[in-house]
Amino acid sequence: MMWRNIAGFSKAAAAAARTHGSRRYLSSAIPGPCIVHKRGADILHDPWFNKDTGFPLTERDRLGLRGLLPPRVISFEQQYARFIESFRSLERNTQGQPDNVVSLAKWRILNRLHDRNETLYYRVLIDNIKDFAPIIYTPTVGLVCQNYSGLYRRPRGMYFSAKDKGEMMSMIYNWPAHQVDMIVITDGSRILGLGDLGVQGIGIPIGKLDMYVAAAGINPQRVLPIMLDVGTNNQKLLQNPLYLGLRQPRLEGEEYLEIVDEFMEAAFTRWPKAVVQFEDFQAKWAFETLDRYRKKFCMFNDDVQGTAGVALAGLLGTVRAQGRPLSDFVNQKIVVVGAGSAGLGVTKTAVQAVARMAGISFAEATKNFYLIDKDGLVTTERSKLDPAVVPFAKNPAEIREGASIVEVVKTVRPHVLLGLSGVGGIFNEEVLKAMRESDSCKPAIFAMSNPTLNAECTAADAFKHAGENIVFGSGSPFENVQLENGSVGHVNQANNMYLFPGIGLGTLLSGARIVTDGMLLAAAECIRHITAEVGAAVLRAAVTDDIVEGHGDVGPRDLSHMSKEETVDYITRNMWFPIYSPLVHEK
Ligand SMILES: NC(=O)c1ccc[n+]([C@@H]2O[C@H](COP(=O)([O-])OP(=O)(O)OC[C@H]3O[C@@H](n4cnc5c(N)ncnc54)[C@H](O)[C@@H]3O)[C@@H](O)[C@H]2O)c1
Ligand SMILES: O=C(O)C[C@H](O)C(=O)O
Ligand SMILES: [Mg+2]
Repeated sequence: MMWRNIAGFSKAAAAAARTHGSRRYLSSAIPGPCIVHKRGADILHDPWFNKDTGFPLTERDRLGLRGLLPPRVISFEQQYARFIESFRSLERNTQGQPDNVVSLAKWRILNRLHDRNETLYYRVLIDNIKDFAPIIYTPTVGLVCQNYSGLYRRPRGMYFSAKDKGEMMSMIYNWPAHQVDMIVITDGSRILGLGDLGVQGIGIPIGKLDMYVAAAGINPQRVLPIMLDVGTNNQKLLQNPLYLGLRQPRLEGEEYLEIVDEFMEAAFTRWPKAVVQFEDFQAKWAFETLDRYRKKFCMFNDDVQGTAGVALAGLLGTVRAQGRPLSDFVNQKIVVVGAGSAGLGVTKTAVQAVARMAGISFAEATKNFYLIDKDGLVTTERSKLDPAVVPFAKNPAEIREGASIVEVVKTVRPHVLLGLSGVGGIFNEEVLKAMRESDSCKPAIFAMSNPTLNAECTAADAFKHAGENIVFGSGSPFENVQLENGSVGHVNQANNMYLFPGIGLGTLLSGARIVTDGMLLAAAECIRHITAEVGAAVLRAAVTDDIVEGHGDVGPRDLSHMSKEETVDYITRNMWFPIYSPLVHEK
């Protein structure tokens, strides 16, 4: 099986190499010679260039490696097979141990490869993405962040702390890569549903960028995970002697914004064409920074905007699953539990879609939406209403202020119950049973909070209590459920990982100055296709919005004259693919 895979990849690589040979466009993904400015042992210690025992003898001579490695040359295929075998043997040896122990052991073995040989790492990741995504991404990445100070061995990415104020413009030049395309940044203040994890949140940008490389073919030498350490309010971390971040409370207000401003200026001064993804910022800063930077820099917030696209795609898919025309979306009653960065982003985008489809105003389109936060249903009666939720606040005459989830479900009989609350198990038996009375023939339950323990309900409970005919989606992966009627209850993964790689890729290759709503909408509308198609849709929307400046030697005119097929082709040919390139030394 694996060998078939490898053979398939070799063929794909050969085909890619042939295509790249005749390419008209960019240089970033050419699997031709790679210039390296190091020699000898320095190369072996650099995961970007290291091939371990895979260095051919001629290359060992050229790069001063002769004698630094055992004499036998091991092929890429053999290295690959050896890694997979050690992974499988780890699986066998940890059988019966607690899930957390097994997950962390799997993460460690992958992380060691990541730190040693990125080409091999990304190949095994791409080849086995279904098995490995839950380890390097959600849910295990959450566990990794919780234990990061203890797991830490080698640095990855860059750390900018409150103590670096005034230094960032020079610090950014410490990063060894001349070009950076994608940056994912967090301040660690809301890591998945796990709260404030301070500097330990760096695991999230690392995991997200792994998905960029694996799914969007971004060159791993051009990605940069960033931790903005402005302190933490997590008392347990502050008291932990091994905690690796600043031991001070989080900066607030202007002091906080000055740090983010300085980083953004520094990053875009060095890499004016980079795309910056904001990730896992607490809601107030997620919205504030999006507002502050979206017209000035090429950036987006994945939790607000990426999640909205994925959820919208899920909501539209639900209408299709009901066997109804898409236009019926405007009649769906949707209860959203969680009014934070993700819940509000989803609600706003879905309301916009209804307004567009029905040709009505935004305010009119909010009629079928019900927003619930930690204090229950949001109505106009609430004192101190957050301005961001005002448009969705219901009239208390319809349902009382602060009504519980079960009350709202029983009264509204919604078509969709969507959770982005971060509270595990909040869709309890009573709530799920109430969904049986939904007005839909196929009610949808989306438990989108991460990681697994924070999901609003499990897949098994959803099918058991809400009925076997539901549509189920979750942010973290669950196994499909064997139903009593003999069929299978399918689990759809509703996670922004299906969208952000395409948004970043299309934005990058269009050279767009900013990320527009049109580009985000285009991404949401073609989520069923592969990332290259998402990237192409985003790029074409950037052309429509007339904001492209081109990328490398492809100018804005070239981009605007490409047909849809040519755009997909252009995107595909610019996706990095992990094969060993001949290394050529240059001083
Ligand atoms: N699946 C995905 O792609 C995806 C994307 C983004 C966020 N998420 C998940 O969504 C969750 C929330 O993220 P966020 O950024 O919006 O967080 P947030 O802190 O900004 O918002 C959380 C919201 O949940 C509400 N809430 C808290 N307790 C509640 C309760 N008992 N009942 C009802 N509402 C309650 C809060 O009032 C707040 O409005 C996290 O678990 C995150 O992992 C998933
Ligand atoms: O990271 C994820 O798995 C999705 C999302 O960005 C989240 O914050 O939960
Ligand atoms: Mg996130």
